[in-house]
Amino acid sequence: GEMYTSLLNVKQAISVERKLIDYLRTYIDQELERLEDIKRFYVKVSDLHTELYKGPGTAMANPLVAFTLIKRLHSEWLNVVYSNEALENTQALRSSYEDKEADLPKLEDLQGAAKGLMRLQDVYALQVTSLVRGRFQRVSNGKPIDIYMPTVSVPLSGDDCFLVGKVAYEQEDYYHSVQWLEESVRLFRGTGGEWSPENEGTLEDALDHLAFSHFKTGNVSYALSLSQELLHYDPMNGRVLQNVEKYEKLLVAASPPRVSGLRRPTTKHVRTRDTYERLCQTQGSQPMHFENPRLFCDYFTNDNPGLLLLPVRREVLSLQPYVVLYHNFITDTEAEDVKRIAQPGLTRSVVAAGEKQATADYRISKSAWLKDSAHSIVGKLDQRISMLTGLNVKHPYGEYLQVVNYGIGGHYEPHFDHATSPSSPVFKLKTGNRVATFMIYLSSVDAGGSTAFIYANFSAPVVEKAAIFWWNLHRNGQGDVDTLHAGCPVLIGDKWVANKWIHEYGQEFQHRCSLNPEE
Ligand SMILES: O=C(O)CCC(=O)C(=O)O
Ligand SMILES: [Fe+2]
Repeated sequence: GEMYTSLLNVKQAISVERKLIDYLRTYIDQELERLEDIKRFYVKVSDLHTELYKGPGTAMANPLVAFTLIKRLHSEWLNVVYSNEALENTQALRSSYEDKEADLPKLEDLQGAAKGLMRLQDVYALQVTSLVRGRFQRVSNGKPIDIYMPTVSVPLSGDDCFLVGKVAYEQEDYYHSVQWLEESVRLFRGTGGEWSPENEGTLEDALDHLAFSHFKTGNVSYALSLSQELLHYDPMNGRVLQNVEKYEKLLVAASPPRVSGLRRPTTKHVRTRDTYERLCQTQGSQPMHFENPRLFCDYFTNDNPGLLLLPVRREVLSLQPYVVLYHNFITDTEAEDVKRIAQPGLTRSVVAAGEKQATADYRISKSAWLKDSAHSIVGKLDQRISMLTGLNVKHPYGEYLQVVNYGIGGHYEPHFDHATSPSSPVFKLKTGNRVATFMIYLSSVDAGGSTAFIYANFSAPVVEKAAIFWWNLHRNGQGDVDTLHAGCPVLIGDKWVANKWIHEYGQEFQHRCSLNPEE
């Protein structure tokens, strides 16, 4: 399955590379040994020539010398020149590499990871020039400010930037391709065109793609000068020669094309994009108590004997819609257990697409469903959710526990948890719509990953071990549009959550219905 959609899988890839490092070490040792052998032959023959064959003919008087000369020329040189050892060494390396092929990321993973980086760039307004230096900075009042300080900073190479730029380029997303290829060209220029065996692109490739991206965004004069630089390295490139001619014609034309400027590609949720990004950037922005004095924190027992001795710290985040955070809902070891038992079942998360379910770029994670038969912890959590919410969460009144692990820049764009169409798969359980969501934060994150409520205009940060609860439906059964929410892209960290979706039926004695649309 895909690797980039779950950080767990990315972590597992480390052990694959560790194996590859071992293989390469073996290969290098074998090749060094081979070259040593060749060098020994070289030294032997060249020494003979400095010692024995100085004067013409004299040494040949010795038949042993004559014989060994003939033998060398007939077979020793042949054996050296046509040795298969280099090939055998390469083949051994390749076959051990191929044994690991199933565990290697695919092109889709590379593209997914690159798109994840561009998503983080956009949502957190990160500077590409900083990212390339391994830093996470946003420009504020003309000054770059660090929004996260990594303990190890990994600068990117010209080739790294080339690959990100190319992914954008191939999607005709010139807004991003221009920025990343610009960095690629700068870095490639800096290395003076030095060749590295691992590189995919060259300065010429980067110039070529950058020139065309600038042409597409209307910056013809820059496209021209980049193409001219490219011709300097590859003067006979017919296609580039043609482009130069085309760009020159355009520039002398009566009305050269206007520079359209760089605009971000439009996405599904343009209308809510600004709010969404603001809420993600100001992680955990919540209305302060003085702004809304009706918000409060307390120790909550729900009058349940099970909670009397150990009340839960409850934080009311919003009244409309009603959203609360229950602190320390789960213990560290319980959270570890849930992640561990979910691991083998993780598959790419899907979204409702008509009557069916499908993967989508707007939800990047893997998830697994846990029945209470999976492990005693699942039933225990059900019971605790029931005590806190007073709701019946037994299947099919509650769905199985959905454990989610986010991937690189993993996110879930603004959506409703409840069904908004009668054909939704949510109704397959025949227990009505999803009346409430109970979501447990199974991990912390270092940056990003907040849960943002778009119309309600607040975001809840990831609070490890806490759980968030809200009603999705009004008491009359209508969906509450104010519950539109999102999982912000994870900037730094490995985010895990568990969802418990509770349905309308089975709650008749716990959750009062009403025909009043205001409730
Ligand atoms: O991960 C989050 O913060 C939100 C997840 C979510 O909304 C969902 O899984 O439906
Ligand atoms: Fe959701």
